[in-house]
Amino acid sequence: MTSALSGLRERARKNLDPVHYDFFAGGAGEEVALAENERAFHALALLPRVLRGAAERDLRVTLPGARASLPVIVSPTAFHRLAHPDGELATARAVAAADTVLVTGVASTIAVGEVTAAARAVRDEASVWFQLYLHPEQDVTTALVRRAERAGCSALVVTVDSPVFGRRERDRRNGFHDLPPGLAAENMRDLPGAAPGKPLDIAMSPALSWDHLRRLRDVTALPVVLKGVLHPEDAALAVTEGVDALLVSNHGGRQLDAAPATVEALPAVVSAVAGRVPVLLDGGVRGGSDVAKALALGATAVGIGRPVLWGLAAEGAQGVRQVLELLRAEFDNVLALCGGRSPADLTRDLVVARATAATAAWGTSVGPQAVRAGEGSMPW
Ligand SMILES: Cc1cc2nc3c(=O)[nH]c(=O)nc-3n(C[C@H](O)[C@H](O)[C@H](O)COP(=O)(O)O)c2cc1C
Ligand SMILES: CCCCC(=O)C(=O)O
Repeated sequence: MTSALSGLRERARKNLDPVHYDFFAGGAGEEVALAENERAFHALALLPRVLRGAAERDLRVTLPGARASLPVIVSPTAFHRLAHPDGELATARAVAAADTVLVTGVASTIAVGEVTAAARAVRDEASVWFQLYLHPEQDVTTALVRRAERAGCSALVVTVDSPVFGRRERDRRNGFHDLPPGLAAENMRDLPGAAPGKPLDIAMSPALSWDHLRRLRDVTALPVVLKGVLHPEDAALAVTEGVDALLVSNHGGRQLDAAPATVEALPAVVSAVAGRVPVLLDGGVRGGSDVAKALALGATAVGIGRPVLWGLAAEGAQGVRQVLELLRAEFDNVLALCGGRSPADLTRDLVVARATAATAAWGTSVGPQAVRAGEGSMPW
């Protein structure tokens, strides 16, 4: 993590109630997956190409229901008003100003219609996607989808890595179970089964199956992005089921602590999908070279979770904007250093396992860990 980003995180830590800081920063279990997401990026090196004439660079990418000015979007994170009084409104303004996609979540402390309005006030064609969990009762899911459609969201992000809630030790230790008075999951109000004036609980259900996803697709024409896929067989199934994109994610290490680092799971998913739909990734992206590595391994774009929360808690909308502009500048710099003009120039042969980077550059093979440049074979 560069000092600019860790500086924002430290300022966020100072501004936040320590219990809320822990909620944002923490992961499940022993926080192995949380740490692995970042470690795995460091374990990869980029093998740059030279003299490729990359004076003019274009960072834009096309995604379902959206275009983004850089291949970095904002992943859904819960309860932004714990980070800043303006909450998701501040986030929406900053993300729209940076001209990328905001994935606003069902666990938002501002209703989705107000979030999209704040984004559109900054940029007419701002792209906002809506993240939801499938509820076992179809009428609740349908009501949430209608809310997102009315708000003008251009895709649905369905999170499927949460059949049950991860065991978050920090939250247990801190006794953090409820939002403070005055804050609520605003999108959960006035749903079928909700008591008047009281939001419904966000359900996480181990009973969900592909049938529930089919039922969702029956009630909406919005593109569907499936979030939290790690197994290549699930990726292949999802494509067969007609999803419009996949987001490789381990929920920022907050669900299955034994899950692999996302950048390590990415190549097999990309291979299973075989170019049929875009593949996105989130988890541990902290700098421009992480973005470049994920793209070289086949991601169309990456999402960031915690860095946005650090920017928001440090400085509100300004801080979120700073995080996105930092990533834009860093990614552009890395792209140029790799001799690339656009994200498409980042190909798989540019990524090598760090321990063997020198071996790869020499084109020699010494043992099972060797990766030869150009062959695209990965050591995992
Ligand atoms: C505080 C926090 C809340 C989150 N809430 C949600 C959520 O409501 N829905 C969801 O699909 N993912 C949620 N996530 C996961 C993020 O969408 C994303 O997968 C993860 O944060 C990416 O990893 P990173 O934080 O290392 O960038 C949350 C993550 C954090 C840190
Ligand atoms: C019920 C809110 C879910 C938030 C979430 O997904 C997370 O904290 O990781």
